[in-house]
Amino acid sequence: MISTRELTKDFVVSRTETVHAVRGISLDVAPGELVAVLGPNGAGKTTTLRMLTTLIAPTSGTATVAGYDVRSDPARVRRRIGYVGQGNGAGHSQRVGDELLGQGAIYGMDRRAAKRRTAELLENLELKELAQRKVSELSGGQRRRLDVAMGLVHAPGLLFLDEPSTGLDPQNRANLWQHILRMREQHAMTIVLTTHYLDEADSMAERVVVVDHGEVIADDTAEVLKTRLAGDRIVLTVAASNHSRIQELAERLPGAREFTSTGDQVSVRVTDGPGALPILLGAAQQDGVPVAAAQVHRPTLDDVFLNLTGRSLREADTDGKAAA
Ligand SMILES: Nc1ncnc2c1ncn2[C@@H]1O[C@H](COP(=O)(O)OP(=O)(O)OP(=O)(O)O)[C@@H](O)[C@H]1O
Repeated sequence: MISTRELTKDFVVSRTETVHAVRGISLDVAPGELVAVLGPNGAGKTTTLRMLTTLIAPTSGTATVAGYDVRSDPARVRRRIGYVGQGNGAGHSQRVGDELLGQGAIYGMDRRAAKRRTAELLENLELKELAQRKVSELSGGQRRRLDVAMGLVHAPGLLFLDEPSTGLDPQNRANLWQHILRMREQHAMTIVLTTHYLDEADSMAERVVVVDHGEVIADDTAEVLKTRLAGDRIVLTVAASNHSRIQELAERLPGAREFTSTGDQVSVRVTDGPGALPILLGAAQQDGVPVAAAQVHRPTLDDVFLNLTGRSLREADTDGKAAA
């Protein structure tokens, strides 16, 4: 569905400054996949999406989207994709239903087909009751659902969503996701989205592409990324006087690293937490070291990013700037 090779985008800001926003992204997305592109502010996610949706031209490299080259066949690409950007696409004074019909007309749909599709989207995205409302009167969550509906009017096989749930409260986020996933099931859509929400990428996407400084630094399922690049954390509650002994025992575990000790807790990261815990507890018992409590924590995608870059995704903020 998508195939890019060494895609780059430079923004020439001034005579002395060029922003290397995307630095050679090669990516393949198969039909039906749901891929989340994750990365800190300024990593190049939006720029990549804007190239794939033909809104801006790549500086170099190639990209085929829905069967057509973004550079030589942008109109054909656009007809086959839906794009929901970060800003609101809908006009403020228009009514919700009219806005969707108008969008259908833009895509060259005849009035009957546009009406049918509008009715279906209003129903599916829980906008039916709001069809006569002005766009400016909608709440944030309703507005975002309208944005998604706008991207789906022409029934694209491939949908790009740029931070679909940013700014929504947890309930509206969950609600929007429910709608997106249902639409995807009904229409066998391929979805590529960018998000800041690690939990969202973790639970919704079948594949996570981590981007940093304009490059792909990891690409796999969330589970594989977490197991391969982060590992589990074992936390034991042990008297402070025994921390160094526990550390010695923990260091023998496969993949043991990142030993920390605070208060009455010691923690160590290992490759396989559930497998390593009984070994560690057995060793502690043999040494006569009492353990009051034990936990195994699965890693998060933030742990994956931290392991790859040494920075936390929550704090990382890059700007990709470099001298021309
Ligand atoms: N039109 C532009 N002119 C100059 N620089 C730009 C332009 N658009 C983006 N950039 C820069 O390119 C880099 C990548 O930006 P981009 O918006 O793609 O990042 P992002 O990963 O989507 O970030 P965010 O998560 O904040 O949306 C940033 O340094 C940004 O400032």
